[in-house]
This record gives sequence, C-alpha cells and structure tokens, in this order.
Amino acid sequence: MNTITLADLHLLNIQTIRDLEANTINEIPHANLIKKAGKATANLAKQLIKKKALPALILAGPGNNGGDACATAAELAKDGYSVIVILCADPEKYSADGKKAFDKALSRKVIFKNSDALDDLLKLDFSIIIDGLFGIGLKRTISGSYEKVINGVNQLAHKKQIFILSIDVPSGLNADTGTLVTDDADKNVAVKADATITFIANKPGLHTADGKDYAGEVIVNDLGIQSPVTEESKLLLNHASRFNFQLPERKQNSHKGSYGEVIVIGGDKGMLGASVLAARTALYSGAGKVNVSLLHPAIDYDTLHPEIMYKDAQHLQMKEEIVVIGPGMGHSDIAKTILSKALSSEISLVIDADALNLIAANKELNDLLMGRTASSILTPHPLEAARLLHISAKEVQQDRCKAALLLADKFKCVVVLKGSGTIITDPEGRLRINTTGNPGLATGGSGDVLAGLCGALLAQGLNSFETAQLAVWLHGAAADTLVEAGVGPIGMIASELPEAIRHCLNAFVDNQRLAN
Ligand SMILES: NC(=O)C1=CN([C@@H]2O[C@H](COP(=O)(O)OP(=O)(O)OC[C@H]3O[C@@H](n4cnc5c(N)ncnc54)[C@H](O)[C@@H]3O)[C@@H](O)[C@H]2O)[C@H](O)CC1
Ligand SMILES: [K+]
Repeated sequence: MNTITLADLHLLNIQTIRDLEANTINEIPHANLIKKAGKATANLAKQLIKKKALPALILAGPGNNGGDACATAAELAKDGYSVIVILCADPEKYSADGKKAFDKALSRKVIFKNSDALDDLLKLDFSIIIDGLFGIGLKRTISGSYEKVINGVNQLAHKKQIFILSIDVPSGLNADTGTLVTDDADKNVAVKADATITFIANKPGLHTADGKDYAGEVIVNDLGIQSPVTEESKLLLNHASRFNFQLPERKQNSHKGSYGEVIVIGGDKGMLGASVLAARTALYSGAGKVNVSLLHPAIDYDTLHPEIMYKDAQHLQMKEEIVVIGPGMGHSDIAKTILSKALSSEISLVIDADALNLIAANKELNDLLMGRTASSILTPHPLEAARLLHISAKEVQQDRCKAALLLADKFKCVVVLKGSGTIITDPEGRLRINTTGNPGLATGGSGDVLAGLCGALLAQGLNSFETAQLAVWLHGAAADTLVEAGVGPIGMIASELPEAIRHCLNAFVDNQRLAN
C-alpha cells in the first residue's frame, strides 16, 4: 500500500488531457506520442501474452487511438509476434504520426484485414485482443461495422478466455463520466476490457459508473508528459496510502469519553435494523459510546451488542454527540420534527437515507440544511441524490462527478455519492473517486453501515472530508477482504461488514504508524 504515488491517483478530464497534448506537440514538434503509446502498449502486452505462438488480434479505429493500435502492432511485429489487425479506418486519413505507424506495421508484415473478415477471424484463437478502436475522441453511438466488431470480440474473448487490453479507454466508454457513449439506452456497445493502459494521466470515467466494469485494471503511462499534481489537486482517486491525516493516538491513559459519542436516530416501524446496523458499526469502528434512538421504540436492548444504549428520540439533547440521522427513519411527522431539531443544532451530523428524502421533499428542512453552520456529511445513493437535486437518477448517473459537486455546492456539505466508484466531494470542489469495494456491497444495510462508520470517525476527531474519505475507503476495503475470504460477493450481508471494518481500520492505523 506504500508504493502508490500521488501521480498514480491524479485524475484529469478529457479537456485537460487535450490541452496537455496540444502544449506538448507545440513545444516538441516531433514528440510522436503515437509511437510512445504503441511502445508502452506493446511492452505491457508482451507481459500479458502467455501463448506467443498464437497471433495477437488488434482493432484499429479511425482516429489517433487507431494510430496507437498500428504503432502497437508494429512494435509487437518487430519482436517476432504475429499480429492481425482489423482495420476499421482509411489509413490515408490518419494523422501524420498515425500514418507513419500504419506504414511501419505494414512493412513489418502485420496482416491487415477489414471488418468483412470478422466472421472468419472470430473462428480463430488469439494470444490477446488489443482494442484501439476509439479513445477520448468518441462522439456518437457506436453502430454498423464498429458495433459488430466490438460485440464479436467481446463474445470471442468471453468464450475463449482471451485477455482484452484497451488502449487509453475501452472503446465505447466516456472517459469523463464512466457512462457508455450512446443515445439509445438499450444499446450497450463497448469493449469489455480486462485491463486498460491509459495515457498522460488517469481518467475519472475509468473508475466510476460503468467504468470499473469496462476498463478492468487501469495502468497509467504518462508518455513523458508531466501533469503537475500536489496534495491540493482537486481530482484524485481515494486511496488510504495517501491520507495525510490520522486518528488520535489511543493512549494508555484514556477512557471511553476520549473517543466520542455517537447517537443513531432512525428506525421507524419495520425498519429498526437499519439504525441498529449503523450503531453496531459505530461501536466496531471505535466510537467511545454509542446510542440508538428509535422512532418506533419496540426494542430498548440489543442482545447481541448490549454495549449499545437506547435513548428516547423525542428527548435528545443533541449538544455534544455526533448524530447519524436517517437510517430507517420513515416519513412521519415525528421524523420531521426530530430532523428539524438535528438540523438546527450545532453538532456534526451524518445525514443518510430517509433524512435525505425528507429534506428533498420539505422546503423548511431543505433551508435548515442550507443554513447550517456546523458540519454535515450527506451520504445519498443516486436516487436520493436525484431527489435532492430535483433531477432524475439517470441524470445523476450520467455524470456522477458533476452531481456530487452540485450537491456539495448546493448544501455546502461534504457529499458521499454512493455506487460503483463512490464519489466524495466538498464545497471547495475537491473530489475523490474511491478505489475499494465490490458488488458484494450491493445489499440492503450496507449504506447504514457506512453511515455508522462515518459517525464513529467524526466522534474520534476527524473532520468531515477526512471522515468521508477514510470511511468510504474502509467500507470498500472491508468488503474486499470478505470477498478474498470467500464471503461474497454473492450473499455477503451488511452484518458481516462491521468486524471486517474493525480489522481494516486497525491495519490502516498500524500501516500509518509503520510508514511514519
Ligand atoms: N491526447 C493524448 O493523450 C494522446 C492521444 N493519443 C490517442 O489518441 C486518442 C484520441 O484520438 P482522436 O483522434 O482524437 O480520437 P479517437 O481515436 O478516439 O477517435 C476519433 C475518431 O473517431 C470518429 N468517431 C467518433 N465517434 C464515432 C462513432 N460513434 N462512430 C464512428 N466514428 C466515430 C471521429 O470522427 C474521429 O475520426 C486517445 O484516446 C489516445 O488513444 C495519442 O496517441 C497519445 C496521446
Ligand atoms: K480504445
């Protein structure tokens, strides 16, 4: 975990990459980035290829991504690999460097076919499939022969277990948003890569929304172009090895009051479990004291965790504790009254689930949240985020980074937009995309666990943005350790997370101590 550099975590959007590329070409007229990209891709492919006797299949599209593909073919051929390229382009229309790469590949006996040969090629076996159809220049829905080629190689790779390496971006994916470039919701045309070698810098769309499913493992090669990155850089991947904050030391001479107090408010009829899960997690993640206040007080004792105290929701002081509000809270008038009291208080809040829905539906609560001076962390899933922004969940998912930034700006809060590649933002526009987690977390209650974890970290003295970063990372890391142990992704349940979170949290603290 200590080998990750800040540069590895730096994310750039397409426009910034284009600007950097243009500056480089202006300053170094013969930079030949395509040649460099081809070399880097071929070097990686050589490490990935297990059966050198089989040919490599390379897809080359009409833009510079296709140029990179031809340069890769030329490099592999130089080292004795047999290479077949499906050329979906007129090479006469390539850029000068792209044409040079094509000519070089041709001179090195690379076999070029067009998409008419697809059906015959799909009967063969290959050492690797390298996707250079489209990169950051893809504009419209992929159709016609491009669509046939993509669907064909996806199926072939799946059937024959052939590794797919995408160049720069899996063809079909938007590198900014992680959505598929399509105007037809029923059409999912994109290369499903096992790995992506991406150039100049890492890109947000490879890590959120559909990005993780299509890009696979992401390898960054800067092609010698420096993109300055500092701790202040706004767009980064969220990784614990780069956190520059610490939990307070656990001194021998300390007591439960040293580690803060959390109250979880929620649990209307039929939904008590949500609050109990959040409270249990707060306990397992180090809060000194943990309370539950249920709106439907059907229980006042947790037989599994008798450490948890139960308090009457309607008579809470809300003076010093950290309040996690919303899990299973429902929409009753009492819920609104208690939420209004919490929003009017001077204490730090974690606002989740039904509390978010109530705020979205009620102007008074909305205004109270907007007017808060104490800190709040909002933890919406896409539908809750959509309600708060008064747009559709689809619009949120179309650009998750933008939606999270809008929310943080609107409410002047730290926002955790959950989902694949959870996004953490703050009102200053800092944005982190999380790197841990797996589909095992797509299960009821895992959001309650995250809310409870946030509460415990706030109680131990981290600020809201630090809390959100560490909580999201730990939550995903815990799920990853469970999957490694065979507990999921299928059938992983939220109740299994708190113990795994405790393990990951202690390991995180130990690693930080060793690193310092
Ligand atoms: N900028 C860099 O960091 C470097 C970029 N390299 C590689 O180049 C691509 C970007 O190249 P560009 O030519 O701008 O775009 P594409 O290759 O992605 O494709 C554009 C090409 O495709 C046509 N097109 C767009 N959409 C469609 C569609 N739906 N159907 C058919 N045709 C479409 C469009 O008109 C263009 O002709 C980048 O990703 C890198 O791989 C460098 O080589 C390294 C540095
Ligand atoms: K590509």
